[in-house]
Formats: sequence, structure tokens, C-alpha cells
Amino acid sequence: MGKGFFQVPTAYNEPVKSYAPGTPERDEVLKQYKVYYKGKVEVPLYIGSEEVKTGNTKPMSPPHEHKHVVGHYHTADKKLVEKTIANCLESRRAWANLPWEQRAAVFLKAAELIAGPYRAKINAATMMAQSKTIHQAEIDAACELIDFLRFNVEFMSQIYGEQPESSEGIWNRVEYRPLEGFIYAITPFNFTAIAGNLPASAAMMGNVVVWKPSDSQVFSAKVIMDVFKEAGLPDGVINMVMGDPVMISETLLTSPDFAGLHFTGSTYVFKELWKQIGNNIHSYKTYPRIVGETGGKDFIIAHPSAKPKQVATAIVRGAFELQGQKCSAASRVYLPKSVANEILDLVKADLASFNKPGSPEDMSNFVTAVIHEASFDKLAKYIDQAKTDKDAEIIAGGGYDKSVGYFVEPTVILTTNPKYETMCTELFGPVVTVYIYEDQDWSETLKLVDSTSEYALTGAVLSTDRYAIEEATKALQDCAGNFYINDKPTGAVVGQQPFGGARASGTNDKAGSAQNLLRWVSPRLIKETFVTPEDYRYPFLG
Ligand SMILES: NC(=O)c1ccc[n+]([C@@H]2O[C@H](COP(=O)([O-])OP(=O)(O)OC[C@H]3O[C@@H](n4cnc5c(N)ncnc54)[C@H](O)[C@@H]3O)[C@@H](O)[C@H]2O)c1
Ligand SMILES: N[C@@H](CCC=O)C(=O)O
Repeated sequence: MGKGFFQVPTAYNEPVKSYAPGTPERDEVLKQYKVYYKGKVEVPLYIGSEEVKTGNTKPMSPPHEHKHVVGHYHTADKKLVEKTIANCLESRRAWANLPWEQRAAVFLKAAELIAGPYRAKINAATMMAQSKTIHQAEIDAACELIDFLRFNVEFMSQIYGEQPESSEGIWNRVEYRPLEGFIYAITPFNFTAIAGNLPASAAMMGNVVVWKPSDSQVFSAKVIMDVFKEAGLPDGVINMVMGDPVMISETLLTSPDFAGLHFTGSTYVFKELWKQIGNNIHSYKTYPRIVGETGGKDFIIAHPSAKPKQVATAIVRGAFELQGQKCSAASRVYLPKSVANEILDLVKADLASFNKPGSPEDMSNFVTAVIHEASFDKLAKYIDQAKTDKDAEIIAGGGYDKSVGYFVEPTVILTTNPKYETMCTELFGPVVTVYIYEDQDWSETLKLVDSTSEYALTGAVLSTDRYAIEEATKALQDCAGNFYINDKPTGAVVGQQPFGGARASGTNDKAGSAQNLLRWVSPRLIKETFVTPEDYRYPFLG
């Protein structure tokens, strides 16, 4: 780069802290957790320069102790959502005209605030709000969000540095304009990093954003807003509104100034939003950008040559970390008959070594609570169904109890039907379904993996046979946007494995890559001619 162009700090992945007993980070995060537990956090709406308290509030409770209230958040009505649009448009000009390196500095500062003074807060808030263990909180709310901010600034500078060639007497320049209007960011409950990244990536490119976090993630969303404000993000650039998602969406998507949707969440909701945008297409100033990362039904397939302990570990980590509430979670597994029982015995032994699901405050817990009662009840229904269906049986787990927290035991369903309901439907919980295939049916089973699910987000093959790896890589080309060889199908790292999938899993605009940031700009080509023609005749006219 160089040539009079600001050189941004080289991005690097934030090291994951251990939180081992006796470490300062462990003491600090547990201390902060207790402060949150005893306290009452109040979350306003962030609209322009105002922190709006409407008095129409909803309680926030940890999923692992759902009768305990740790705060309330205020909800917006239609008038306030309309006011948010007006505020956005007022703020847009100044933010869009700010030199890119000034915008970059705000988000680089945000990354350092999270890496330092806010690390314990954002991790403790994520443990509290989403019932994440400290390790899951650390790799998400601290490290992945820091990485998103640092690497996106680097990708941003690369984009601005992409300039066309010029020619004699002509200077061609590309201006990467923000979109003309506002961006609507809708984020899911399960990753604090995604909640921060969706509004930040659009804002970084000069856009103004209306951000609607998940009702189940507002507690940690507030910490994100605290960080952005302390980092110097001007008021009105990212506006955070909570409330009825249908009303908020209907209000925003009927605005002529709606310029883009940055969504992460379920496939059904994304398709409904896309339909709404289509129905309003004639009212928009500009064609809105639509970026969505959605559901998954992620697979693990083991080849007969795979090492049983490696397969078992990929299943246990991939299926049960965060209680299976990752879009990338392993939820359908294909095992060869010759090693299936050995692998399943190893899985059962691992599960037997778990504590019962409990609070993340007890850092020896590997599994905590699922996010809310609706998820709990859905999972209980599938578990009960498997207990009675003739082509399914529960070989581990199967218990659940919502008297204190939404606790579902890590559960393994074994089915004789490769198209059994839980081999196809996203459950989004600690339930994995296993199908055993005859060793000689390896190639046929690859076709089954590809044809079983509407989703194509992540998947993993485990094998020590290179030819089998090649065959699987080819055969499974279309059924995973993030494909893992000899590892679990979760845990993409920003700057290393850009994340996203196709089919019903999203538009695959790869969060954490320059490709995603390009969705939030509208390039303008400027051609300056230094010797302007003064005669209409071209040479051939003589
Ligand atoms: N592909 C990915 O990168 C990725 C990442 C995280 C989660 N997910 C997916 O998200 C889902 C789990 O997250 P979730 O439970 O928060 O998803 P969800 O779809 O229930 O909610 C996501 C967001 O959409 C909002 N929403 C819900 N209904 C809406 C409506 N009618 N109009 C407008 N907004 C609406 C919610 O309030 C929330 O903010 C799973 O399907 C998971 O696979 C995908
Ligand atoms: N990017 C995360 C999944 C995010 C969805 O929930 C992973 O790769 O595990």
C-alpha cells in the first residue's frame, strides 16, 4: 500500500485468555458477574443523542435462573422508531463525510476497550444474558468481537486502496460511498460478537444504522453500546431500539430511505423480511442491500479410517458447546458401522463426565441453560418424540428441567432412518442425532449428507484416508459454506475462516471479510480529464 495512504495497524487475532483458577482474569470476571447478579441494569433506547426511557419495559433474567431479574429494558413504539429514522438521516451526512481513517480509529479504539477495561464486563454480561460459560463468552464477546473490529478496519483500508488504473491525461478514481439511506441491523441472541459486528461493519463504511438486538441479548448489547460511546462513536450513527420486532421492521422497511438489511437469525424470519422488502420495492430510493446469515443443520461424517477419539471429541465439542446453540453446531452425525459403537461409547463416557447443566458462575460446568422457555419446550418435545418413535432411541441424556433454569441434558438420539425429523430440522439445542451407515456405503452416504438438509452452513469430515478426504471435499461442495477436515464444524476465527453458508443458511456474504464490507458501499467512479477536448472531430474524420 503506502503512497500517501494511511497504514492501519496490522490486525491480529486476540489471544484467548485461560481463566484458569487463580488467574486475574477469572477473579475479575466473577467479581463483575456478582455485581451484575445483585444489580438492576436499566437499558434505554439509544436514539440519536438521547437515551430514551419510555417506561414500557421488559425484564431481563439469566436463562439459568429465570426467576431472578437482573434488569429491565425499555421498548419503543412506532413514533419512536420513526424518530430513529429521522435521527439517522440527520447524522448521516457528517458521518459519511468523516475521513475513513477517523471512522477506523473509533472502531480500533472500541476493540482496545473490549480487550482491556471492558473485557470482564462484556464477558460477564454474556455469561449472564446468554448463559455462556466463561470460555464461550471469551471466544465470542471478547475475542471474536475484537477480531471483527480489527480485521474489518484492515479490510476497509484494502477496499479503499482498490483503485483503477488511469491513462494519459486522465485520472480515474473510485469513491466507496456509503449507501444512500440507513441500514437496519437485526441480530440474534447467541453471539455478542455478531450483535456488535452487524451494526459496526455497516457503520464503519460510513453508513448510519438502526440496530435491533434480540430481546434475549439486550443485557450484553448495552455493554456494546457503552463501548461504542466511550470509543467516540458520534450519536446517531448506531441507534439501538428494542420492542415488537414485527412493528419495528414494518416501520423501517416501509421507509423510502431503507437502504439495506444486515440480518443474522433464523431462516424463517429472514425469508419473511425478504418478502416484506420485495413488497415495498417500489417505495425505496435505492435498491436495498440484503445480507443474511441464517440457520444450519450441520453435519459430521466419519470415514472408517477416522480415529474414534477424534470423532468423539468433534461430536462432544461440536454438538454441546453453548448447549448446541451455535448455527454451526454439529446436529447430525454419520458413523461407519465398523467403529460406530467405539465412538458412541467414547461420547457417552465424555457426557458422563459432565456436571449436570448449571450456572456459568460455576466454571466447572460445560453445559448451562438454553436461552428461553420456548426453546426449552421445543427441545423437550423432540426428545419426548424420540422416546416413542420406532426408528429412534435415546442413547444418552434425554432429561430436562425448567424449574430453576432452562436446563436440557446433552442428548444423543440414534436413528435407523437417515431422514428422521431430527436429522433434518434445526433444533438449536444440545441434541445430536446419529445415523450408522455400512462401511461400504461411504460414497452413497456422502450423497445422503448432501441431500438431507435445506441448509448448507457448516460440516466436517474426519478421515485419515486422503482419497476419502478428497472424495468428501468434492461430494460435499454445495452443502457447507464452512467445511472442516478433521475438526469439529464450529469455531470459525475472523481473519482465518470467514463465515457463512448458502442454500437456506444465508446469502453467504462471509461475515469477517472484505466481501461483507463491500455490501455496505456504493462505488462511484470519478474520471478527471486534464486536457479537455475542444474539437468534436475524431482523428479519422480528417
Ligand atoms: N448463519 C449464522 O452466522 C448464524 C449466526 C447466529 C445465529 N444464526 C441462526 O439464528 C437462529 C438463532 O437465533 P435467534 O433465535 O435469535 O433467531 P431469530 O430469528 O428468532 O431472531 C433473530 C433476530 O430476529 C428478530 N426477529 C424475530 N422475529 C422477527 C420478525 N418477525 N421481524 C423482524 N425481526 C424479527 C429477533 O428479535 C432477533 O433480533 C438459528 O436459526 C441460528 O442458526 C445463524
Ligand atoms: N461463527 C460461529 C457460529 C455463529 C453462529 O451461531 C462458529 O463458527 O462457530
